[in-house]
Amino acid sequence: MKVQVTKPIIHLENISKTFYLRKKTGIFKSIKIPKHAVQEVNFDIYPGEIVGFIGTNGAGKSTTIKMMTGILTPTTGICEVGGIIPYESRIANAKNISVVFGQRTQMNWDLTVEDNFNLLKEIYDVSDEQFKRQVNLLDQHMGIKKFWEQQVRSLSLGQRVLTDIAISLIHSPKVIYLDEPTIGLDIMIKDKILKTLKLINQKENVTIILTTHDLSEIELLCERIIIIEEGKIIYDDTKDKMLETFSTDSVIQFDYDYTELKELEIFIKNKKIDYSVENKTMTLSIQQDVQDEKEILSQLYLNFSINKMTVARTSVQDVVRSIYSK
Ligand SMILES: Nc1ncnc2c1ncn2[C@@H]1O[C@H](COP(=O)(O)OP(=O)(O)OP(=O)(O)O)[C@@H](O)[C@H]1O
Repeated sequence: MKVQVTKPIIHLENISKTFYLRKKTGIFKSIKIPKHAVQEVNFDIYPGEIVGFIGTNGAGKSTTIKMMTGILTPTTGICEVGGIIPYESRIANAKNISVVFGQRTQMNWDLTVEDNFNLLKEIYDVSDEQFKRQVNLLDQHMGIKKFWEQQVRSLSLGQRVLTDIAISLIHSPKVIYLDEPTIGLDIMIKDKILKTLKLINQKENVTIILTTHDLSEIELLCERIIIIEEGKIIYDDTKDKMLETFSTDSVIQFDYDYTELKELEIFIKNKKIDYSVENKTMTLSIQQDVQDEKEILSQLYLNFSINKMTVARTSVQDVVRSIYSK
């Protein structure tokens, strides 16, 4: 986070959201069970920031974003976006923001890209002059004119996502929320999308809130990372600070023998090492100031059948993974 002198564009103060689920207790009886999806969340986001808003499945990301976009009303707390309370003034808020979902399009499949742009121009009441300027700018950044006359249904997934990002910027929003924008895309187009987002952020000072399970995207794009777990913010600081804090850590990764998993876990837990297991690969996060890396490595080699071992300095992905597993 930069030292900020301007006012935040997004202000969340003690925001909570509780859903009530009905549970049948008899033929005609039911009780309401509360689900505290978001609990007393506080943060300020400043104009031009790129924030990675992450957390495991069901952590409360969508619920928080839905309150910021005005789809949901908080149970308690204050939420302001661009000085507007989103759920009280949804139309005014919509003019300030944009939402892009990697998995679904806001465009009409049967219309051409051009017709979709024209439609949104009318919906957002964009002047002819601003429309022309913005389309030219977006074409410069994203080459959208190449598919201008194509029906949306004929675009490849990558072209469709790029066009969706472009069209979401037609009314020059102050904030753009991106939900898994590069899901299912190959590395080349993913790279292009991330670079484009960075460029748009720099040129237009658009504030970007990125929600994704792909931590490499966060590493590449975001300066600040907010982690939500079980509805509560458990981390909120810059990516650099995150790495600095954990810079003494290293990550040991190896393939293990399934039959030894139990003993391996006992060994790791005794050493108080954070770890995760994915298929046949185990990842250990070593805190160099607490644990003796060399000794751990030699004991692993001596006592277990391990393969393909690598030792690396901690990346944002590893840090986040270890925060999730706590
Ligand atoms: N309308 C609803 N009614 C009841 N419970 C809900 C509702 N919407 C969300 N929840 C619950 O609130 C919690 C947070 O859900 P949310 O969709 O915000 O998580 P998320 O972090 O976006 O997860 P994911 O990464 O899986 O999309 C979950 O336990 C979810 O089941």
